[in-house]
Amino acid sequence: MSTPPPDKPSDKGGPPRKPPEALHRDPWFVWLMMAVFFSYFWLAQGQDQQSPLLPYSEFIQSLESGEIGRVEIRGLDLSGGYNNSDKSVDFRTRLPEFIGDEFLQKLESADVDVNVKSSETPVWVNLLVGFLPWVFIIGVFVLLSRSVQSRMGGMGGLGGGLSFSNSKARRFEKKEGGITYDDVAGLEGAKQDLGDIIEFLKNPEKYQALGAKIPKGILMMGAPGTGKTLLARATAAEAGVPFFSITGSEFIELYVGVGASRVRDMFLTARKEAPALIFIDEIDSVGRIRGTGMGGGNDEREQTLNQILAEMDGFDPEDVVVVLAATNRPDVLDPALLRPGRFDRKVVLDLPDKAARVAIFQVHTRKTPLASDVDLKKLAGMTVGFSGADIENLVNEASLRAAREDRHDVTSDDFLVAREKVLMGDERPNLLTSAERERVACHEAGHGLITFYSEHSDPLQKISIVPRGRALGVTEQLASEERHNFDEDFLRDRLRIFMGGRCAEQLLYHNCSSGAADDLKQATKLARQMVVNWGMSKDVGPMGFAEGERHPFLGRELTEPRPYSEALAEKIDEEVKQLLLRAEAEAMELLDKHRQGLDKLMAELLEHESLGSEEVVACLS
Ligand SMILES: Nc1ncnc2c1ncn2[C@@H]1O[C@H](COP(=O)(O)OP(=O)(O)OP(=O)(O)O)[C@@H](O)[C@H]1O
Ligand SMILES: [Zn+2]
Repeated sequence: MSTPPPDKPSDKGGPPRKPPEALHRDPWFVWLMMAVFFSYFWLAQGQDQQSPLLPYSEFIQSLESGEIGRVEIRGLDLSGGYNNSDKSVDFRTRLPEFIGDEFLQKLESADVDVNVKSSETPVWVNLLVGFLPWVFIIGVFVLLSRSVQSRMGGMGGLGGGLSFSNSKARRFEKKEGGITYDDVAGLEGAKQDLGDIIEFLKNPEKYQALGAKIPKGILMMGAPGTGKTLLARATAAEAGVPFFSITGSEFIELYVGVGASRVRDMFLTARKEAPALIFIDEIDSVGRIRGTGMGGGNDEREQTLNQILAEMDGFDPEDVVVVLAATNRPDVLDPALLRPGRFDRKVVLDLPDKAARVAIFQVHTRKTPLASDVDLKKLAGMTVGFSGADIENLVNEASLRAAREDRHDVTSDDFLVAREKVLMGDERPNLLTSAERERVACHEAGHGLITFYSEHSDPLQKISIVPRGRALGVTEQLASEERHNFDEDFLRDRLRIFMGGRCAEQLLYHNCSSGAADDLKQATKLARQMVVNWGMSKDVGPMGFAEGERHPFLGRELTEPRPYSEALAEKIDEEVKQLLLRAEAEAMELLDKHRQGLDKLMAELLEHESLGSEEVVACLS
């Protein structure tokens, strides 16, 4: 039962698994081992192969001319200890013994099966057949040990030079129909900032002739899903240079030293292929402040970071290689990374504003057949706080819904349903008992009625008692533009709306339920900000502290130890409480005054489950 939507889901997925390192690195070696394996079988089989049975006369002839090496005689009781007829007899060494008339007669009269090898298997074949399994076993051993070695540093493997395939970086070439700046919507400022880099990569001589120094490293900072990776790829494509991409966490492996060697490899290859662009995603996973324990005192991580720094310092002015790095935690980065000559240029990717959201919708609906009732501007107005990735996800959800219902275009309704799904999760229609459902209706009607009568708040958009995700019901307001500044009237209205649900329950049931937990949490937080950050309490006065302040684009709180006295702390707590009590009293008064409206709204909700703004207006006026 919350008024503002909960956190949006993110679309992060892990990197796909890669084949084992050594196989990656030594394809020729693997082929060789396979060749050994198959030739062994071929030879072994050839050795076993026997020539067809010979007619007796030919047998004798071959015997006399010495062509026959081994003869297998089955079914013949040979005197002289050779009655085990399944054994083959070496006629060359035992010839005098057997070649006598007696034997030949026996052979002639008996019903024998003479299996003849027309000549002895060459010695080298015998040797090879004995030897090949060992070659194979040793080969597998070498392969395994190289795999471990390469993970332990990649250097010093058997005959292995530094090769780029040792690194995990992926390479993307510019290709027709690939990503360009047209696919990156909004982010105009960021695109402009990168314009220089594109020019430089395209035409390095121009800059070098003028002795102009182009930044080697650019740090892209922005919340998840704001298009950092997208922008990096598009930049490489626009410049028409090879793009080497690696994720910070991929540098770090089990064995110390691997990360550093990967960094070395990647820079080496990029320099060879210069002009080139290197992209290091999630650089915070290697680039955290060193020696603070923030990264768990990880030696491997620090070595990797040091290697990155060393590589960037070692750039020749002739090296036309630019390193783009992305992070959504710039606050944890080691200051050494940000020093001049390293990532000294910063590009901030903000969450998109309304115009940018319209543009992102346009990019992602290029191939979507839209019904005539779809208004992308209106959708952009309803997606305040969405990132580019969220919008992409929303468009996809809407298309999926249309496909499920076998329609050929995507309607406005698909988008609205998809939006709720992206914001709050799937509907859970049979979650509540009927008593719970009534209580939720009462609670949401309370939020709705207060919103309706609050002139300073954003207009009511929708009330629903269909449980979704974690929310049992929802009262939505519509702010089509993001607010960057909040006045006191707006904030007080907001506190009152938070209280509305709980107060309605108190009015109708004379007690409250656990359903208001989230409302109370949010209201308390807001009231505290009003007192601590914004000087909105007379008693505390015009003082502001960093407590509870959010990072400008990360939405993360910047906390610091309390910079005020114990006495002031108590006063702040008291003031926060007073603000909340006042909001509660006002909400109660308003609900009491419009008690009939509340009952009506609740009944309507129970009947229709969800009401749009017009229906609420019709019900209450
Ligand atoms: N400005 C934008 N224009 C068009 N599409 C966008 C934009 N921003 C994000 N997207 C879409 O969202 C997807 C995810 O974005 P991307 O991976 O670049 O974000 P990111 O900032 O790198 O996220 P993360 O920090 O999670 O790695 C992109 O593939 C793209 O389709
Ligand atoms: Zn509520």
